[in-house]
Amino acid sequence: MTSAHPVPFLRGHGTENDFVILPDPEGTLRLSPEAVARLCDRHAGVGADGLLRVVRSARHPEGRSMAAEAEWFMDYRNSDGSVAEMCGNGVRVFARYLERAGLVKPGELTVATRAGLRRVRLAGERAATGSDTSDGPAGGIGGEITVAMGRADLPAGEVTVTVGERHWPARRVSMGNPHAVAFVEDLAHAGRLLDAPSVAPAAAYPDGANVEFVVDRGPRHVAFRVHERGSGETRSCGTGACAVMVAAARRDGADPVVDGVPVTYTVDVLGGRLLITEDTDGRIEMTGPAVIVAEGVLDPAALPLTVD
Ligand SMILES: N[C@@H](CCC[C@H](N)C(=O)O)C(=O)O
Repeated sequence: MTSAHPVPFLRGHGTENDFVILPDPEGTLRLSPEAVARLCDRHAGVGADGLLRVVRSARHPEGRSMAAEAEWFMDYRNSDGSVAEMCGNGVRVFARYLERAGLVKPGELTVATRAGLRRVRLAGERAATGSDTSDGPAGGIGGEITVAMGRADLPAGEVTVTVGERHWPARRVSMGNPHAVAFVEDLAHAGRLLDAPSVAPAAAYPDGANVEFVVDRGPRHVAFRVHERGSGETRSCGTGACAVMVAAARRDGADPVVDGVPVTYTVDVLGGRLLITEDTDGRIEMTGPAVIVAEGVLDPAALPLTVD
């Protein structure tokens, strides 16, 4: 049945990777790909790179098995309505929403995602942390959030990324979702990225790929642009930043597991800055901002949603 009542929503972003947030604690909303695409439409909907449905793990078929460890499941969707395993910027914004709504206390929490459990640390105010990892004016509202992103998987073998007439070798990296990381000489070389870059062999990415174009900015400091599977070019990608960091570290001859020394990279995106650290167990942490910018209600006449 279509909801007769206005459905509450919020909007937020992490380094300008923006999201519609739909609180749905009991999991009563039925979100078709078409409904998600409409909500994320920047002309006819609310507009965002993706959608974060906030649902109790116990009330979601993919979250149920994690309910004992994590009360909340992040049901992430890309702006075309497709489902993705993980969203790094999204999980920070998701945690910020939970804190703001009083659903968790500031401090530490665990979020269930399709890629598994992710431990999140909500730091105090930016002034208290003394760190400044954002370039944006509103980037630090509420302080930085650190997420334990798990380990990267780097399958052997190079792939080739193509945009128009240009080709680059790229590194395959999985952060729970698939990435192809290409080092380029100039970020402008990737062009406008209106269409998805092609990646060959296609068999390396049976479910599609997020493609990152990376340049060096200085020692352990890189910048990248990204074309996201299911969302197009975005201003940031958290899982992409982790994939880029690991690919850059290996290229630079650093492997914390082998060397016994953790490594941190500063990773710039169009929408700000993320700090990514790999520890001596190969575990990756991402630190960056997350901001809620607005809240309101969906008009059921314009944006109808199906509810149970
Ligand atoms: N922007 C996200 C990644 C979102 C999912 C991605 N488009 C995919 O399909 O894998 C991030 O911050 O990680």
